[in-house]
Amino acid sequence: MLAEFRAKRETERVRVEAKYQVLGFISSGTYGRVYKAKAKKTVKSADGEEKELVYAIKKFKPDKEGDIHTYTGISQSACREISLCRELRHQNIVSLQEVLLEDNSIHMVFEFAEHDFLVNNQHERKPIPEFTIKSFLWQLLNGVAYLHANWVLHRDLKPANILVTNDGVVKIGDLGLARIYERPLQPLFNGDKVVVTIWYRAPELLLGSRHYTKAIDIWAIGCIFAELLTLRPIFKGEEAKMDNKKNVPFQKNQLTKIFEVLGKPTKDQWPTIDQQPEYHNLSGFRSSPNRLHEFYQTCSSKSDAGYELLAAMLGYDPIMRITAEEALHHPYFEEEPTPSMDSFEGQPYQYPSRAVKSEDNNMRVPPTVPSAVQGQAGATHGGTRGKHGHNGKDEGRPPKRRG
Ligand SMILES: Nc1ncnc2c1ncn2[C@@H]1O[C@H](COP(=O)(O)OP(=O)(O)OP(=O)(O)O)[C@@H](O)[C@H]1O
Repeated sequence: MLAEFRAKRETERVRVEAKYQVLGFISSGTYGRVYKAKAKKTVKSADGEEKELVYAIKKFKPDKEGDIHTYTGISQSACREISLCRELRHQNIVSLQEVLLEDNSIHMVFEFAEHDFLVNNQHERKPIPEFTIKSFLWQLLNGVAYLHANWVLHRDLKPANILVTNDGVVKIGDLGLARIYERPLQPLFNGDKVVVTIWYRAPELLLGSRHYTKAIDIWAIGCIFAELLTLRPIFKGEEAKMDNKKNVPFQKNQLTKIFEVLGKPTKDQWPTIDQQPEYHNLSGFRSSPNRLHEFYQTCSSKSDAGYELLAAMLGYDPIMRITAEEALHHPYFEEEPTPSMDSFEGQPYQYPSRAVKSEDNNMRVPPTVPSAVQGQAGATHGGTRGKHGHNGKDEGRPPKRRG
């Protein structure tokens, strides 16, 4: 009886490939693989033309036991991402079209975004126009202000997770680590070792803070802003790995990279620094001056207001760090060129498009090229804005966060 019922449900269920034609493979992430696909049904645009709708389908990995795939439920990350994506609606948050279950795998169907902020691995490090950077930053802050107003922390903001559509609209993606928090602040550390890719990790987390706040997302945005201005990660440290006893290591190298630019933090800058669990480890560092201004001279922007905003986002004390809402009203955004919802508007600059491996268009078969080099091979479905895909060099991507 149950078998019959199951078989009936199986035939009633919409098959992914009945609705979507996979155009190619985009990327493997921690939780699964992402494909570019188009809906088999076209829609009519206002002027009566047939329009194709393009999507990104994220196929979550099924749980694995040895070589046998077993279905033991939906992973916590998939659950979080689905529930948050369904409730959050904002122009700067990637929108979820639908969720399909097939072959014991969740398939999340998102609107497709042709670009992302991952620009540090471009061949030609051609500066991005200030108008585009400012529009990117404003829209990113706009999306994060919405998340924060709804008591959601993103917790994994990094260039690869910030998507941009062909129309220059920023879409914050990968809400798999996002988490709703409440007042009073809950410790978000226990059982949740995974917290923000190291290059974008805030100093309070590096110093062992267990309570974390919206300020962590703002630090990451500061790092991303600096990266857009120089096309290089500002604090490119190496993550110390956990030992066999699962002791959380002190992230000395990452803090060294931060102190080289911002100087060793003082009690004046961060009055409660001595309450950080790893504070004692700071005695091993010599005091050093703040060189952010010198760093800013090497950036593509010459705006003083831009420097002030960057400094406010990279403030050591999380309590004093600027909020997303305050940052949106910063004088930098009132100065010419003012930001727009189309970050590419009137720009001759060809922003790089993401690479899509069109020969890997079977979602049931893993792609042929390891994920580290995936961007180098295959045809690119370039948009009208960009002709070249990311070169996919591993150097531009930070080490993967721990799952
Ligand atoms: N809507 C989209 N449109 C186009 N590409 C997308 C979209 N969503 C995700 N991607 C691409 O797929 C990659 C992986 O997606 P995502 O970050 O959601 O997965 P993940 O498993 O959490 O990956 P990671 O471990 O790298 O964070 C992204 O970095 C991006 O390049």
